[in-house]
Amino acid sequence: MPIKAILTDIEGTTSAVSFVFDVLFPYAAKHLPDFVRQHAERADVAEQLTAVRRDSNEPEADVERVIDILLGWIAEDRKATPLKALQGMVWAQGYQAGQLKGHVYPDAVEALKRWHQEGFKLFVYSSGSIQAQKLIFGCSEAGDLSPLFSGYFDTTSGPKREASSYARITQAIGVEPSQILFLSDIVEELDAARTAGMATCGLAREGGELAGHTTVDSFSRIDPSTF
Ligand SMILES: CSCCC(=O)C(=O)COP(=O)(O)O
Ligand SMILES: [Mg+2]
Repeated sequence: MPIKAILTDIEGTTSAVSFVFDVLFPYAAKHLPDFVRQHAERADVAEQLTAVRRDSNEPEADVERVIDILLGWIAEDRKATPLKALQGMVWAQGYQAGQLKGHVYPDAVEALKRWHQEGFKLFVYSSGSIQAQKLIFGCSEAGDLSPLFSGYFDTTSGPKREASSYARITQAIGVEPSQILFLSDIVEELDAARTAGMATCGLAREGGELAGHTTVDSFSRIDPSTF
């Protein structure tokens, strides 16, 4: 069955790993402590602090201890949902202040625009929170790319290396899994998407192969009609 929807990862796929590791994560590490101290009582922040205490098995942790846990998770690139939610809130301030601009590879911008025009439905699935996803595309160096997307999925749909997450996303998109093309730079994510029945294409921007999957080094080499 022909591809109707394209689901894309962000880090390493539409956007440079270096933007996430050298710009976004350091920005969060610098600004998250004061953000948490200032907004610990705000309902959406308090909900995430409670989740950090639960996930770290430290139910009695005070705000300073929770901040330490979060900084540790940033350092080890933990894809923990409460960390990702809080990072999204901190980055929002950076984008609003004009201190951050989302990096999206020019070939990805061009292909996403073309696929949107050709009628493909475009979706994002990233470990970054939905708020963070909307910001990277909405406040990108190439302008506001958010009108191109029909929906966003984060780890509230499940971890990216588990097939059940892709089955959940397929239900939400509302087409057959074989009509969805998933793009990622991580072979375990591609394997999980394939197990759920999706078509897959690996992005290896420095060259090389993602074992068992069609692999390209640029969005310009992806033709959805060939999957
Ligand atoms: C949404 S931009 C921030 C990216 C991020 O926090 C992250 O963990 C990247 O994960 P991905 O699933 O896009 O590789
Ligand atoms: Mg990735």
